[in-house]
Amino acid sequence: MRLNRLVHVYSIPMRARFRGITRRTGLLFEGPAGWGEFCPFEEYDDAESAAWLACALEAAHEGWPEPVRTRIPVNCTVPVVSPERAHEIVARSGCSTAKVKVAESTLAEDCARLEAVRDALGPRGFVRVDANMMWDVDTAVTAIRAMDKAAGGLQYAEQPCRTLDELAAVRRKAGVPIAADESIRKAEDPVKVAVSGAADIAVIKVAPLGGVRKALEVAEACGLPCVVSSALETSVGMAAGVALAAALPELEYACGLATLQLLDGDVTSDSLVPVDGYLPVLTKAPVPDRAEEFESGDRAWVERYERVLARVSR
Ligand SMILES: O=C(O)CCC(=O)c1ccccc1C(=O)O
Ligand SMILES: [Mg+2]
Repeated sequence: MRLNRLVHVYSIPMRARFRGITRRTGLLFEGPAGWGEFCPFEEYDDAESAAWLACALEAAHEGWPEPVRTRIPVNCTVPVVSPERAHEIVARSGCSTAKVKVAESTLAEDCARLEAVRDALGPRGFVRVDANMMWDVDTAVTAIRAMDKAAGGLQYAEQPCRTLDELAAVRRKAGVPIAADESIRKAEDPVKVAVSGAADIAVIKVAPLGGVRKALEVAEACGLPCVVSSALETSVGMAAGVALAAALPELEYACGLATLQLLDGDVTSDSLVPVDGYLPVLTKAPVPDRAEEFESGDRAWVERYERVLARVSR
C-alpha cells in the first residue's frame, strides 16, 4: 500500500488528567474515502497498534456501513476531579447519563464525587462507573455497594476487575450489572471471548477492535447489549465510533462518545460535541481544518505509522 500523502501529527493537552495522560497525541491521514486517525496510546507496541491502524485505514480507504439511526445518545465522562468540578461537568453536558471514573482515589472521594454527579443529574438520570480493572473481587463488591448507595443507584459498573472469572464473581455478589471493556478489547481474539457469562453489557471500541466492521462482528458474537465508547480520539477518529453506534442493530444505552470535552481543543471546526445529549451521525470523518494549530512535528509518529502500516499490509 502506498504511503498517504497528507499527514498531520497532533498533540492536544487534556483538560484534566485521564488514564494517566495529560496530552493526547496521534496522526491523521487522508485517503480516497476521507480522513482517518491513528492514535494508539504511546505505550502500545506495534502488534497492539495494528488494529488501530486498520480502523483508520477503513475510514480513509473504504468508508463505513450504512447507519440505521441518525443520532446517538451519549454519556458525559467525569474524570477524577473534585465533587464541585464533577457537578459542573455533568450539569453543563446536557447528558442524562454520566460515566464516572473511579478506583484511582479513595472510596470516600469516589462516593463524594458520585453524590455530586447524582445531584447534577437529578433522580431520573443514569450513573455508571468505570474502575479500569483496579480491584480484586472483595474490594470491588464493597466499593460497588457503597458507590451504588452514594450514586442513588448505579446503571452498571465497568470492568471492576481484570479477569472474566472475577467479573462473574462480582456480578453474582454486588447486585449491580457489570460491563466488560478491557476483557473484550484486550482479548487475544475479541470475537471469541465468552463475556456473556461474566457481564451484562459489552463496551466496544472501534479503534482497538480494528474498525467499524470488525467491531460489529464482535458486538454480534458477544450476544450482549453494547455501549460504544471512545478511546479519546479527536473528532476525526470519533466519527468512526459514531458510525459504529449508528450501524448497530440495537442501541439501548447511551454511548461513551462525548470525550472531546476532555481535550483542550480539536483538529476540526466541525467538532463532535453533543447537543442535548446526542451526537449527529456523519457519513465520513470531518476534515481536520484546524490540525495546524496542534501540529507537533513529532517524526516518531510518522515512523510508528510506517512501521505498523508495513505490518498490516503484509
Ligand atoms: O466511556 C466513556 O465515557 C469515555 C471513554 C473512556 O472511558 C476511555 C477512554 C480512553 C481509554 C479508556 C477508556 C475506558 O473506558 O476505559
Ligand atoms: Mg472502560
